[in-house]
Amino acid sequence: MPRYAQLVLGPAGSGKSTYCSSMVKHGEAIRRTINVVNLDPAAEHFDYPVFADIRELIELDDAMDDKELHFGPNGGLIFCMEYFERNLEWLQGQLGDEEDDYFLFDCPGQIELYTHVPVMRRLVEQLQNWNFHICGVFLIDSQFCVEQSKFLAGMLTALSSMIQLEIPFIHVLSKVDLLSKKDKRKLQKYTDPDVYQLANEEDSHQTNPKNSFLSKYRHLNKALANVIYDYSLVKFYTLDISEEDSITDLLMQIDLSIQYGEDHDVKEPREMDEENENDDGVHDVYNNDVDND
Ligand SMILES: Nc1nc2c(ncn2[C@@H]2O[C@H](COP(=O)(O)OP(=O)(O)OP(=O)(O)O)[C@@H](O)[C@H]2O)c(=O)[nH]1
Ligand SMILES: [Mg+2]
Repeated sequence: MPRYAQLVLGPAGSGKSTYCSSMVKHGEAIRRTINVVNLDPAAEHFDYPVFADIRELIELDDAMDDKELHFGPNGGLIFCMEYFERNLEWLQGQLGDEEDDYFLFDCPGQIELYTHVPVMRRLVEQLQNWNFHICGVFLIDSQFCVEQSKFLAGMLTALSSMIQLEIPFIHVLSKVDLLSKKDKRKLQKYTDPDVYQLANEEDSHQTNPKNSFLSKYRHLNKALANVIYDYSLVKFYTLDISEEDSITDLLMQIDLSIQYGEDHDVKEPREMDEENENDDGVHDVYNNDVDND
């Protein structure tokens, strides 16, 4: 049986670590073990139990304090991740080899790690060699996406990671609990598959008629929206961590993308009844309701 992994990606502060912590808590509620691996050498605080921690291999301070290397925070991070890439057997030892295990990898936020440096791609290839089904979960802070041009810019960032990694991607607009009702309504159009409509909308901050670049930008936005629409490249899901249903729905989409649960035994109705009698009412929706049609 395979193992399963989510690479939790996204810009700095987009909510990756909070997402991991919410998924672990949700897993506890539905009696499902979800382990989190910290891959951020600069991380300092965790709200989730850390299954494995890159800082045991290398920490950002190791690179920045080195008298010969003289790295700043960004160069130091790249150095740490390249060191990690050369020592992936460390990760293999940490992950063990239990079938059916489910991991979240809480990744650093620096975008160059996904677009310029091959470390994440190498990680993906190695995880696939270790029999993992992997999906990228790309978070973007929904507060920055209420305006159309920012949403498109966020989408392009997500797209560049997707092109590099070549794995299924789920795109998530995070922190929806922080939005006003009006902004939540605005956001609905982005989760609608018809991104095309965005191309014809005016952006609220692009209203200066004297701005000679305006029409060029409009054309660019329109062209980008068309590409994304024509190739069905990106679909966004929203995440409101204060709503259990929102987490359930998102996890279900992710599980579908990595085929989690498909190899689980289909239980006979009598078996399920017996199990439910011994249980306090909470059950694993995927394990018990597997539909192998
Ligand atoms: N209200 C609310 N706050 C959130 C949510 N997600 C994250 N935050 C807050 O946003 C800030 C950044 O969240 P993190 O989870 O640390 O973000 P991150 O992407 O892991 O950040 P880096 O690891 O630094 O790239 C923290 O103050 C969180 O408490 C959310 O869904 N709702
Ligand atoms: Mg984090």
